[in-house]
Amino acid sequence: MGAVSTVIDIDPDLVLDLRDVSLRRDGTNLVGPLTWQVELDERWVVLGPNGAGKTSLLKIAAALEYPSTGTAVILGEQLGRTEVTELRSRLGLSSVAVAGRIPGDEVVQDLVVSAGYAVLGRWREQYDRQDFDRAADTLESIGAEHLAERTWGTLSEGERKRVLIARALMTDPELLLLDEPGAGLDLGGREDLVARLGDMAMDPDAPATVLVTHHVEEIPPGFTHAMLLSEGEVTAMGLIDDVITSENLSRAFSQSIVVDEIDGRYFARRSRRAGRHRRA
Ligand SMILES: Nc1ncnc2c1ncn2[C@@H]1O[C@H](COP(=O)(O)OP(=O)(O)OP(=O)(O)O)[C@@H](O)[C@H]1O
Repeated sequence: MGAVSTVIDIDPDLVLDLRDVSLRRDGTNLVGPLTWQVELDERWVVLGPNGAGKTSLLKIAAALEYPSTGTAVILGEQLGRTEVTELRSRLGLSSVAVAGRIPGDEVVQDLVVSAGYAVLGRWREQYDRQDFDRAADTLESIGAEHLAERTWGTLSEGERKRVLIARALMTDPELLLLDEPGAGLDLGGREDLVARLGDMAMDPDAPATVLVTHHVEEIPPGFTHAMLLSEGEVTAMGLIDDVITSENLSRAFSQSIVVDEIDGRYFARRSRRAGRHRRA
């Protein structure tokens, strides 16, 4: 457990308030130190190359890791000074780490309904009709209602991603954390997911959202803010149009990248003119 220290002022408008936060392992900073604040109505994308520290940052935001330095306030609760189990129940997390622990014979509707109890496997708890109705609603909201009776082991990659998002939404979270929800999807699956996440982004009742990705094409329309990470450090952060630019992406990915914006979506490619981009 990291050095969690001073009591700080809590701002009720912030779902995430990270100050000088870092995660260190074996004497190396995996991410940070960085300062990052997310407001209630914001939808953030965290983008960066492999190994940039995106998942490490998300682990702190999901209250799965304590920061090694700095202070982390999540939904008004300061890590190290709060009961994390209760805090985690207020967060919705969809990640490969969750997927890896799901047994192949788990039935989808049971997997979703059990999210309220933060367990995998319906048999451990009792649920009522309302729980299953809510599970059906969350599956429907992400276009996966037809999968309710299927077992996890029989689902395609794209179907699994949707079911995991439905599970993350089941508890009506105040903060939704999506770690690479588009990874492994084919073009149709990605476009469908992006459209559905775009609809959620536009919904004022939807929770504050942080989406981690490698690809600008996976940023849903309606996302408001972005952070670029490279080698554990923030290279750009702020309003999405100011951050997702050719210059900033070139710096973050150490290549000459050209990015276009079309109808609220971003598309990136390597510039034909230049070779490797020189970092400042
Ligand atoms: N427990 C650990 N101990 C040591 N190093 C680690 C540990 N976990 C992650 N790392 C390293 O920290 C760096 C950041 O990892 P992280 O998974 O946060 O990056 P990422 O941006 O999510 O990467 P990717 O896009 O490849 O998933 C990587 O170099 C990784 O090898």
